[in-house]
Amino acid sequence: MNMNKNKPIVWTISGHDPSGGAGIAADLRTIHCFAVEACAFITANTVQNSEELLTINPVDIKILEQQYQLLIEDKLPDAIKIGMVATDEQIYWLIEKIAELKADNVNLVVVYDPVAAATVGGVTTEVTKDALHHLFSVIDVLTPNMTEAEKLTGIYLGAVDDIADKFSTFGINNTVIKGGHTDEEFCVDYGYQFSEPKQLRSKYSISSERINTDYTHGGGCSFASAIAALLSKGYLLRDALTITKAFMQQGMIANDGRIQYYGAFEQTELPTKPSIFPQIELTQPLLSYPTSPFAELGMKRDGNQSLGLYPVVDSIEWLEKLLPLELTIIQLRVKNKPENELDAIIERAVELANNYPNTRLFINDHWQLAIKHRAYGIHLGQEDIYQADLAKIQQSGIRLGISTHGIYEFLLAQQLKPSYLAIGAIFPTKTKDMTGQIQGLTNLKQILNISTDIPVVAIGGINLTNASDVWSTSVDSIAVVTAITQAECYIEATKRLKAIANNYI
Ligand SMILES: Cc1ncc(COP(=O)(O)OP(=O)(O)O)c(N)n1
Ligand SMILES: Cc1nc(C(=O)O)sc1CCOP(=O)(O)O
Repeated sequence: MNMNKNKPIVWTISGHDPSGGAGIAADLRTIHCFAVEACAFITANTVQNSEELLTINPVDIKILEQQYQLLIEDKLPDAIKIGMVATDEQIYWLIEKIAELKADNVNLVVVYDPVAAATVGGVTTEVTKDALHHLFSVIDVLTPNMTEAEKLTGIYLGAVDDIADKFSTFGINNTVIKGGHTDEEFCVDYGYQFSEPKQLRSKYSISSERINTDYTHGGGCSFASAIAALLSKGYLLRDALTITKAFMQQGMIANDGRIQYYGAFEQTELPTKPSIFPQIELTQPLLSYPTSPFAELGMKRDGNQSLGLYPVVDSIEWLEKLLPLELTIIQLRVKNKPENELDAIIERAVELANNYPNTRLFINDHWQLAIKHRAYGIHLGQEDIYQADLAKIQQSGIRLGISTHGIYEFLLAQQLKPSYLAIGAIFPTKTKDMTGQIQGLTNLKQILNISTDIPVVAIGGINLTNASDVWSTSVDSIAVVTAITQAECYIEATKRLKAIANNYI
């Protein structure tokens, strides 16, 4: 591996479209938009224009093999995007190569856009169903449109859940079914994830308003390439899908109103404008629906909203130690205490906090007790929002903070209009298992960019060394556990973290 490499690499394995709309050309343009290096294997030289596809001319696998042998010397992939594969021989070659690459890199992700799995523009590739099913066994993410999904599974009438179930029986654990090819006002994409060992299915849906354009040639290739580029950068699939959907929306808006000419989909740039991001559907119904935003974070006494340093502690003892240190916000996060002790703990926490009128006390998880004892606020995790009575919380006037871990969860929670949104983990942390969900400062900035006026709290691995970098992103608050609770002197650590905060708020 070349140690000087500073960008991820995506290999695209697809056909050449001489009209420039689809295939390799679209893939390269897309991957570069995400600041990812792209390498290309051309599987077939097609003869087509925007109207018709005449022939698919497979490239000899001897050439593909030579290209492979040279590229693995210095351009190993972090992700592979597969588009058109022209023959069974190519498929079996590809399966062997992917297995080799995966043996050396367990994090390698393979995205397959099953274009031409059956026919393209009336021209049939030589690929058999049998070979395709073998290919599925090395694919991590499948991105069919509705027509492809129906053809590949034989399941029709928009039964997306059944289609995803069927793909999972083929060995595909992540399927994104694109809903763009319908006449509905909104284009809904469905993401499915099947987790071992019981093949449990989780589903998410995201939607964008339909744009009136025919500049969509190569849209499917661009979609899968964007997903592969984002996965190569370490995004979770749900976040990669959210950003990809915004990227597609932005590209189509660039040609809004241009119809009756099948133009090339326009790859623009990394999406940042809040208005082009998709609507994220709740993954299950809420117990109750709040009818207005949650109470704002007014200061108890003087109405100043700034949040500053936000310690998160797990006991009354820590509250007693920290409350005298002139904090603006603090959280009691008690885990693994018997139910019968919680009432007294939360009652005591609120009683203590009431002696510090400028310190807002949030209670983690135990929303009924927080309402009962009139705490200042409640903090809920992403899963908790489906179990809590959100309408009751909102009507009680208590403030609500919600945890999020990435752009997908952030947009979902933002729609509920809570009092604040937390985003984490910014850096690796030993306090909680956040494997695969480390945001880094780049994601944090991206999320702040699309946030509304709801305050944003950053959490996870933040300490005296990196706090300034986090504040520089213009977050409203920084939440910390061990930077205070495991400091040599918690008073000194709190003072220094507060001093850093004061430079920015
Ligand atoms: C400010 C803040 N942000 C995030 C969390 C984490 O909350 P949650 O996702 O509910 O996870 P647990 O705390 O239950 O592990 C938090 N507590 N505070
Ligand atoms: C409790 C918690 N929630 C997180 C999230 O990302 O939701 S990260 C985290 C741990 C924060 O602890 P420390 O400051 O010691 O890293």
